[in-house]
Amino acid sequence: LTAAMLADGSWRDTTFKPYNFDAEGTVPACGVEHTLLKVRTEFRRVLFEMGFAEMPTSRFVESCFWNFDALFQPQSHPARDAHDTFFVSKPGVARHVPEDYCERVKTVHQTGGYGSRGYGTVWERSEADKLILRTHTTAVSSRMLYELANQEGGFTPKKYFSIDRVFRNETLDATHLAEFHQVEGVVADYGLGLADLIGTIRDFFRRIGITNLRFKPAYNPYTEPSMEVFGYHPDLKCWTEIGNSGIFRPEMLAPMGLPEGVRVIAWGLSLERPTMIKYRYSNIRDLFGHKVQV
Ligand SMILES: COC[C@@H]1[C@H](c2ccc(C#Cc3ccccc3)cc2)[C@@H]2CN(C(=O)Nc3ccc(OC4CC4)cc3)C[C@@H](O)[C@@H](O)CN12
Repeated sequence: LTAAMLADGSWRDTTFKPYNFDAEGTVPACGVEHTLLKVRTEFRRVLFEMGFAEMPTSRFVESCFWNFDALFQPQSHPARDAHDTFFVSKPGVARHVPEDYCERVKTVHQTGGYGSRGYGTVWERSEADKLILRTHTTAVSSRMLYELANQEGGFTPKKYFSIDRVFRNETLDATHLAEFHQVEGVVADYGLGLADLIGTIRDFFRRIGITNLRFKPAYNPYTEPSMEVFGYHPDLKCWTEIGNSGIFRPEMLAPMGLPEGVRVIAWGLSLERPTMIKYRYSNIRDLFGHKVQV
């Protein structure tokens, strides 16, 4: 069908083949994947190849219970203040937390158990029920580990990962926004130790181009031991911090109902930092908005 046929009316005597409504459309010759999402795609491929399953990360609004208390992060911890965390006013409180599990978390915070002395402070349910924008995807890991411990048929070993947005009430600067994408890997199995954590981290970073690693003791409220990970970055040609890691504490795992002997190792990094290095962004704001170079 052409403009000429429409003009001279010859379309009336022409037989056209029927429309094929099942035919695929032609790929539009415009638009490209955002650089951040290119790196996310690469990291997802690597983690799938390593046998990790992706966690559901669409819940941006989270209760302090899953984001902090379930991780044995004390209610007095500064990260739980409004200057570090975004609090949600409506709805005011979390809808559902498993009551029996909540009681075990309260006990381990107040008086310990499982070989721990706890924090010896009063644990307030009202604090745990507050709603925030999740500060790390470890909030998703805590939910998934609780489900793994209480699934039909009992615990089975599992490898999970998450890559999604997290929110922190940060001072904005050239390398920090109030949100970033956290990448987190978690392995739950019997008898895991530091060697398994180091080996898994080495395997992951080798697959994304960093083979020369150093591990430095660190501290996280929810992991013991904890390690900062440094890598000799082939593009930067220098040592740079490439992530953090640790073994989740018994005070976090035991109240969930995970069987004796189950250990959970985990590590995390961001998406923005490797993307900025790979695509030579000097300012994190150039990663977003209309000036994105792709
Ligand atoms: C508030 O800042 C948090 C963020 C982000 C981060 C830090 C820790 C975790 C974690 C964790 C964790 C620990 C224990 C158990 C579970 C999760 C996750 C993200 C990066 C972590 N960092 C980071 O990504 N650095 C990085 C990663 C990769 C890279 O190149 C790729 C290999 C090719 C280059 C750099 C280190 C720094 O950038 C750091 O200054 C910024 N960190």
